Amino acid sequence: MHVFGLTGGIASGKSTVSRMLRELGARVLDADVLAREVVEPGTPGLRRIDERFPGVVGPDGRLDRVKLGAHIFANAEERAALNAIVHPEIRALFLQKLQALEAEGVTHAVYDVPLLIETGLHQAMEGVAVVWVPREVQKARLMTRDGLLADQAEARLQAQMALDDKREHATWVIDNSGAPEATRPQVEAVWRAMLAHG
Ligand SMILES: CC(C)(COP(=O)(O)OP(=O)(O)OC[C@H]1O[C@@H](n2cnc3c(N)ncnc32)[C@H](O)[C@@H]1O)[C@@H](O)C(=O)NCCC(=O)NCCS
Ligand SMILES: Nc1ncnc2c1ncn2[C@@H]1O[C@H](COP(=O)(O)OP(=O)(O)OP(=O)(O)O)[C@@H](O)[C@H]1O
Repeated sequence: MHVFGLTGGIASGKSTVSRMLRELGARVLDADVLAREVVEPGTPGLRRIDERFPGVVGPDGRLDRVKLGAHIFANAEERAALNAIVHPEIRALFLQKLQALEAEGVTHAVYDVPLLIETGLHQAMEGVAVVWVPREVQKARLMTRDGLLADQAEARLQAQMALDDKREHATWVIDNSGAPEATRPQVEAVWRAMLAHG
């Protein structure tokens, strides 16, 4: 199995690029989706979060994502504590999903992970595509998409490695600062390059 990383920053356009890759026939695993699965009601992940962050599990037994987000994006130590709980669970689920793809006969897969480089996981990938936009564009798209104030958007940006630094680790840089029509041919070229492996 050839596994490639797809990363970027918050609101840089990973989901947009991942949709384009899927349209081209790529099988894409999404770490944000896995991150939700490992904190479903009744999971060990949610139980440990409940113990470490009292008050973030609502009366319905579900994680209050807004509350936990407000807490951890504002505090690096608390964020590290959450990461220590959920990241190993996400990693295990990823390997499980990868095995399932392999059993289906899939030969090339893409793993979409916002924190691919921060966690060092990029080193395990055969190649890494970084979805890049200038910081001002990233912040503006984040504020618009999530209805955030400038300060809130800034806190989220500060919680991640800058895209200008991430691109240093890229095998392929996808510049998503223009219109989606300008991004699509870049995505096609990257998928072709991925398929050329093996
Ligand atoms: C804190 C939580 C509950 C907030 O949930 P919310 O629905 O508001 O955001 P969502 O999960 O959709 O994430 C949005 C974006 O925030 C960024 N982000 C999420 N978690 C983190 C983190 N621990 N550190 C830095 N950035 C993060 C990513 O760019 C992500 O794409 C949630 O993000 C979470 O459980 N985070 C820990 C898991 C994690 O590290 N996920 C990142 C992918 S591995
Ligand atoms: N080329 C583009 N031109 C204009 N707007 C775009 C473009 N690409 C993405 N957007 C918009 O920017 C926002 C962020 O894009 P997207 O959700 O794909 O980012 P993301 O990197 O997946 O974000 P996150 O990691 O936070 O989920 C969305 O509102 C999307 O519609």
